[in-house]
Amino acid sequence: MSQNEVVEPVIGLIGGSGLYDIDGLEEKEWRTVETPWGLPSDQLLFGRLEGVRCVFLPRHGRGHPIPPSRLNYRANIAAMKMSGVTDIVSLSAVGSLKEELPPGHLVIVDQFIDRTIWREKSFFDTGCVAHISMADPLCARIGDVLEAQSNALGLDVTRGGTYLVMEGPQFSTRAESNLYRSWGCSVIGMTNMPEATLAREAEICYATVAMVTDYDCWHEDHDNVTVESVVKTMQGNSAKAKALVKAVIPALGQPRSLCSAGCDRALEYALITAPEARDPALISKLKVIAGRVL
Ligand SMILES: CSC[C@H]1O[C@H](OP(=O)(O)O)[C@H](O)[C@@H]1O
Ligand SMILES: Nc1ncnc2[nH]cnc12
Repeated sequence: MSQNEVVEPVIGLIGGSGLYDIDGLEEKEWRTVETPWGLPSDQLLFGRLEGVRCVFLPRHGRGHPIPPSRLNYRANIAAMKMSGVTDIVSLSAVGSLKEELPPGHLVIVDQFIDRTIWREKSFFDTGCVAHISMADPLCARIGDVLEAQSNALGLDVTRGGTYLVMEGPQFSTRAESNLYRSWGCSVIGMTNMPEATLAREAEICYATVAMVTDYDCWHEDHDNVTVESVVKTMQGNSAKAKALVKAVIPALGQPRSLCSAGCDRALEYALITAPEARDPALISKLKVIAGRVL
């Protein structure tokens, strides 16, 4: 990879609860992509928006059959990588943990606290060990574009905030919700980890637009979160999310140099297993996501 390299971005969109399709794509085609880690949540929707190549994946599958703990996060990210995706925008429904982030508000997340316990969190394993940096887990370059486009559209948006990732599928107890508030978290959801970690391992830039749908269960003046309230708020907000996607894709899709945040070089110094100690079967799987450094 040279500093003068020109990247022709391919934009990946991962749609969460309430976002199972993307409007306005041209040359649309749903295609099955099989990965060394199995099948992703659904077929991927390939298309172009203002000439920019995009790939959309409904995170839970069309019709929402897959719960957060059963998502094949590795297959979802590997399918994006195998489709040439360079930049992912994750669109996620979240609960608010702060008074000043009401339903309808957008948060461009910049940190995670990962409380998930049941998920496969790495492409790497015995036979090829890698330790990437997650100090800044989201791509600030994409964050800048999301912030600028949200402001241009007049959306209520906050730049920065910590997303607490819980295992689910049950919503939090009130004690948990208050604990996460005391930690200073901004929003709560169930899906963005290990999605973000795996994108970083695959050297794909990744950023999240968290769409606030409820006040979880801590707010005395608001009802406790239910699926009904999440879906209702998302229906009211899907036009905003779609307008943002339409603005962000052409802005992100222009030819550019390497990522200024360095996400596309995340594996540069991450591998520790000596070549002679590597497992050939694992290496052959890893080629699709880490071929650049293997
Ligand atoms: C339907 S409410 C809970 C559900 O919504 C969020 O999903 P996503 O991040 O895919 O929008 C949350 O994380 C839960 O999976
Ligand atoms: N309150 C909440 N907790 C977890 N995930 C959510 N997704 C939307 N609202 C949520």
